[in-house]
This record gives sequence, C-alpha cells and structure tokens, in this order.
Amino acid sequence: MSRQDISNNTLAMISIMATLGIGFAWSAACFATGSIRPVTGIILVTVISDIALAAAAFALLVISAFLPVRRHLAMGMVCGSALLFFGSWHLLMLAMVSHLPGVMHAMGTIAMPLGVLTLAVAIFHIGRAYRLSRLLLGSYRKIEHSLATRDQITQLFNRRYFYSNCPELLKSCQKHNQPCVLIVMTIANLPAINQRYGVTAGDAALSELGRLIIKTTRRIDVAARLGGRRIAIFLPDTPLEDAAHIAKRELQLCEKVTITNNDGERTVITLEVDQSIQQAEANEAFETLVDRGLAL
Ligand SMILES: Nc1nc2c(ncn2[C@@H]2O[C@H](COP(=O)(O)OP(=O)(O)OP(=O)(O)O)[C@@H](O)[C@H]2O)c(=O)[nH]1
Repeated sequence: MSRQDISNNTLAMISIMATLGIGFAWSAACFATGSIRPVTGIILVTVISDIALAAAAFALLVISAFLPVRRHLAMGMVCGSALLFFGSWHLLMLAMVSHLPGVMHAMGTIAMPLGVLTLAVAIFHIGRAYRLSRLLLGSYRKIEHSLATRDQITQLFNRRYFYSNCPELLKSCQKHNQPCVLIVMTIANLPAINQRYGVTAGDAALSELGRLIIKTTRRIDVAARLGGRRIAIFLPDTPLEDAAHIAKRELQLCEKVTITNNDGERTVITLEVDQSIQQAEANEAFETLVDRGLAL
C-alpha cells in the first residue's frame, strides 16, 4: 500500500493516536524508572499549568493533522506539534516524578525546542506555498480576464467587450456634452496578404497592427477587433479634428508593418486600410453610431 492509498483523515487519526500512545508509554516509563513524588511534594499550580500546556499542544496537533494543505506540509505541522505535546507531557511527568534516567530527561527536555523549531519551519513552508498559490491564482485570473475580453490575435478588445462597455461610455460623454468619435478600419488587402505570404503572416500582420494601435491610443480609448479584418476605435471626449489626426496617424502606421513570412523571413508590408470616421450625435445610440461606421 503506497502513502497515497491512505486517506488524509486516516493518516491524521494515526498521527494523533500514535502521539497519545507515545505519551502514555512515556508516562509508564517515567513512573517505572523514576521516584514518584509524595503528594505533598507536588506543586498543584505547576501541574495545572503543565496540563494546560499539554492540552494546547494536543489541540494544535489535532488542528495540524486535519489541516487542509498538502500532505507533506501538514506532516511538518504534525511532527512539530507532536514534539511540543511530548515536551509538555514530559514537564507534567517531572512535576510528579523525580530522579529520571539522564537519557529520558534529555529526550524530554529537547522535545519542546525541537517541536517549536519544526513548527516554525513548517509554517514558513506553508506561507511560501500560500504565496505561490496566490501568485498562480492571480495569473490564472489575468489569463481568464484576457480570454474573456481580448481578441487573441491582435490583443485588442473583443466584440463582446466593445458592445458591452462603449454604450455606457458614450452615454456618459453625451451627458457631459463631450464629443465622441468612432474610427472603423477595414484591412482591405488582408486576403491578398494571406494568399501571398500565408495565413500565419496574415495573423502576424493583424497582431502587429494590434500592438501598434494599443501603443498609440489612450487608456480611455476602446480599440476592438469587430470582425475578421475590421477594427474599431472608440474615442471618448475627443473632437472630430483630433480624431481625424489620430486616424491619419493609424494609417501611417499601417504603411510599414513588419511580419515574418512562412519561411521565417522578416518582411515589411503595407496594410491597405479603408477608414470611416464618425462623430456621435447628441442622444445617438451607440449601436446606431457603429452601424454608420460599418456601413461605409
Ligand atoms: N490571417 C488572417 N486572415 C483573416 C482573419 N480573419 C479574416 N481574415 C481574412 O479576411 C477575409 C475576410 O474575413 P471576414 O471574417 O469576412 O472579415 P470581416 O471583417 O467580417 O469583413 P467583411 O469582408 O466585411 O465580411 C478572410 O477571407 C481572410 O482572408 C484572421 O484572423 N487571420
């Protein structure tokens, strides 16, 4: 039977029972080898505080044994708290028995500091594992968010994000009398690029264009890939003249796009882009604005 065949609960119960067994065996050994103190020689306060310490260590042992962490991490906690329990149990024995053999005395005395040390190391490892899992969770969330909101080739926002966020943005601008502009870009020669250099090169052209658009737009602008070769940039709080300037700059970027063709050679190509620039009218719905942009 391998270690993995034993369930965590069984292992926890075995650890607890084994520690209790060792504790009772230790008591028997102490009473058998040492001299039992007369009742008048037992200090009640010491006995009570030793019992309290042993009970706390035992509680820690039970919690550690059922700790919902990976087995090797829980085992570190179990060993540490078992040693702590054993050390405190030994103190309780010392309150009732004297003249123990030197070896037993040494074993009992060393158990507690060793337990604290083992616990410290185990807590350190649990902390490290926790931090690592937080980091992993954070990056999974980022990937999840990117998959849900971004187009995977261009890294621009996807259709869903565009249509679910921009209407609110437009409404807010209209409320504050801020002009908004929509630029729609259609890459006319994308099929020709695919044919000449291969689909991978076409993808690379899209990806490079996406990178350039992200680099040259503001954080409040929403640049999204609406279709195979259609890209829209929604510019909130932007006058038409500024938008025309931005659109011209995007066209200039399209003139020299570096791609890698199927043979691994880097080539500079020109993306032929048809553009439509539409200013939102007062109270115009976002969908109507997009329809106007796509119609041209
Ligand atoms: N390499 C590459 N080419 C694409 C991709 N998407 C579209 N194309 C090319 O662009 C052509 C048009 O694709 P559509 O999906 O119809 O494009 P659209 O944006 O909807 O534009 P319309 O032509 O108006 O329908 C395709 O036949 C492909 O040649 C893509 O993701 N990668």
